[in-house]
Order: sequence, then structure tokens, then C-alpha cells
Amino acid sequence: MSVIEKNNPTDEDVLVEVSGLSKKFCKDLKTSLWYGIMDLFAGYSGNKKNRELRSKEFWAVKDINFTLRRGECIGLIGHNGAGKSTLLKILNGLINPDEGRVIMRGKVSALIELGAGFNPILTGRENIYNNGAVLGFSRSEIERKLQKIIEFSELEEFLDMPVQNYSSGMKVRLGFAVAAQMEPDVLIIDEVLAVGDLGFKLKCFKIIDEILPKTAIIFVSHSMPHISRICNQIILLDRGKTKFQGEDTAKAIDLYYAKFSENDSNVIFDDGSTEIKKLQILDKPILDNLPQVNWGDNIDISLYVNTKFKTLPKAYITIFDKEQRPVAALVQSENIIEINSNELIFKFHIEKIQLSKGLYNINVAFFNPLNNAPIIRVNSVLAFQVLYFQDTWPPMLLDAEMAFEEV
Ligand SMILES: Nc1ncnc2c1ncn2[C@@H]1O[C@H](COP(=O)(O)OP(=O)(O)OP(=O)(O)O)[C@@H](O)[C@H]1O
Repeated sequence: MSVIEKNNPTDEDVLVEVSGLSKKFCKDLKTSLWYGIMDLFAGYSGNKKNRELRSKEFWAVKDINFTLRRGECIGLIGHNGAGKSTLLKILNGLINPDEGRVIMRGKVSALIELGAGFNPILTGRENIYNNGAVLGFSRSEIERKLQKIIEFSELEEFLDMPVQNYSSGMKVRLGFAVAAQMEPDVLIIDEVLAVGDLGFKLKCFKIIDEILPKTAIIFVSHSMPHISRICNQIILLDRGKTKFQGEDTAKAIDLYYAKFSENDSNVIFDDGSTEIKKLQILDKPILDNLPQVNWGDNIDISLYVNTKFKTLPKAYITIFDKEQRPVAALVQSENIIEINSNELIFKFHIEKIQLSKGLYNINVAFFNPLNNAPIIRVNSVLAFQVLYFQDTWPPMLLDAEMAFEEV
């Protein structure tokens, strides 16, 4: 039984229905071929339900369910190998699931792999006609769209060159231009935006905003800013299974980052003269080893150091957000306590912290005050969590007091 069905719409707005979707793979090619032959002889169909996993098999995607309406964008996130691309390939009909079903309604455009859907030996222009024809457009309809596709892709002078000679960015430009201009009902985008340059990404987001009211979008990315920019629901996959599903995109993104937050500190440079003993955020509750700081709190940080350095080294603390963007720096503590000749405590005070909600990491560096030469640099010495009732993507949430003026 084919599980990819093109149906007449019953509820006009529901464009994608996915239920109980599962796909298994075998880790070993020889065994996989052997199972294939055995299944053929045993008369198994690939879709037979409740089949146990055999030796060396694993679920790449297991029991995925969701419904997507016109105007909605679902983000599929998860670590490498979580099953995102496999799920997209099933949705696009490139591979068959072992269990479950997919119903897609209307025209489906997919940007799945770089250059996927393009014939490499054909020119860009010929590929545009090919893709359009596959989506059911007549030659004259494609001709009407051609100019917009060329304008969007900015590839006019390369349009008659075989696609195999295109750069990665050029392939993505052409692919996105075709997919977006063909007025799809369902648009599937897999990570490809990462390849385009900034100007192209901005154009893509503009187009996505324009077509979203008429389209259901399935979007895979490792870029959480991109995910939070366009998705209104998220599935977080972990080893093929749904770890989180829902409209609370901030929560899904927090869970995604939590997987990567167990990084140990690492020494980047060390001249052997100074040792960072401990970094502490004082008087804050600890949850899962993370100091919990409320937005707007005052924070006191103590940095314990052992140093053989002759002069007092210059301290430099940098705070990084979960995307590893540096968001703040604390330069040289005013308040240094000498315990004995080589044991020091540097005390930093932050008045009313205005970092937005989320997980932060602290890197520490010491420099020679005379010539600014590095003494020691250690990354991820301490992580902490800023709490706030609302998620904001920019790293700073400033307390702008409102003033009303009577007119
Ligand atoms: N054809 C295949 N044969 C065997 N295993 C496969 C095949 N395709 C994918 N896999 C396995 O399925 C799992 C999921 O892979 P998939 O490409 O879907 O992950 P992903 O979430 O898209 O990862 P990434 O973020 O790295 O792109 C991986 O363990 C991968 O090795």
C-alpha cells in the first residue's frame, strides 16, 4: 500500500497530516541487503506494522505525528542524526516509511539537499522548466514566472550554464527561487539556507513571510534564530523520537540547547603562572548545577586565583549566550582581596543584570597589565541561567522605564 496519498481536501486548510510515521535503517549494508532479500521472499511489504527491530536495525524516525495547516510553519530541530532529514525525505516521497502514513494536499515544493531536484547536466534555465513541469505548470505558466525566478536568484548571466558548475550558494539560490515562485501549498526546507550569503538569507526570509499565509512550511535548521524567526510550532527530535512537540517554541529551543550545555571548561591558553581555582556567583539558588539568576537581579561574582605572577594580573570576564555570541564583558575588578602572597579573589559586581532569559557561559582571561600579553584563557568556566517570565531573542532586555508626556 502506498502511504503517500494525494487527497482531495476535506478540511481545506489542513495541508499535511502525519500519523505514526516510523522508518528504520540497518547499520550494516550487507545485513540490510540480506534483510531486503528475506523480506522479499517472505512476502513482507515494507509497511507491515509492529515489526520488531532485527539485529543491527534502529529506528531513524519513530512514531511522529503532526498536522499542519495553511499559514503554519513547523520547525524540526534536533542534534546531528536525530532523524530530521529522514523525516523530510519521507514527507517528500523520496523514501517509504515502515509504519504510519502521510497525507499531503496540493503542490509540494522541497529544498531538501543541495542541488536535489536539479539535473546537473542541464542548464539552470532547463532545470527551471523541468521543475515547473514536475509541479504541474504548463510551459507558458513557467515562462510567466521565469523573470521573477531569475530576478530572485540573481543568476541571469549563469542561467545557461550546467547546474553541475554552480557553486553551493548558486544552487541554493536557484532552488529557493524556483520553490518559492511556484506557489507551493507545502514548502519543505532543509537547512539549505545556511549555505546562502547574508543578502540571500534576508531575501529568503522576506519571501517566506510573503508566502506563509498561503503555504504550510516544514523547516529544518540548526539555527535557532532562524527557527524562532519563522516557526510557530516545533518538534524536537532525539534519536528519531519526539522529545518535545508544541507551540512553545522558546521551551523547545531551551531543551535543544540543554543538550549542549554540559560542556566542560577548556583551557585555551596557559603560560603556567596562574591557575583559576573557582568562579562563583554568590547567593543564588542552584538548579541542575546552574546558578539561577532573575532578570534585574544584582549579581556578585567571585573569582579565585592562584598566581605566581609578579604584578597583579588584569582580569577579563566575557559572557556568552547559548548561540556562543559574546554579549557582555567585565573588565578588571575594582575589588581584589589578597589572601596571601599568591592567592587572590577578584570580586565583580553587576548591577541589575539585563541579559534576556536563557543560558549563559562565562569565559575568563588574565593578561599581563604591562604589555597586555595573555597569561591564561579558560572557556566555559561557569554557566548560569537567567530567568524571566517571557522569552526574547535579542541577548539584552533593557529596562526602559516608560515616561508619559501629556499633550
Ligand atoms: N540510507 C540510510 N541507511 C542507513 N542509515 C541511514 C540512512 N539515512 C540516514 N540514516 C541514519 O538515520 C539517522 C538519522 O539521519 P538523518 O539524516 O535523518 O539525521 P538528521 O537529523 O537530518 O541529521 P543532521 O542534522 O546531521 O542532518 C542517522 O543515524 C543516519 O545515519
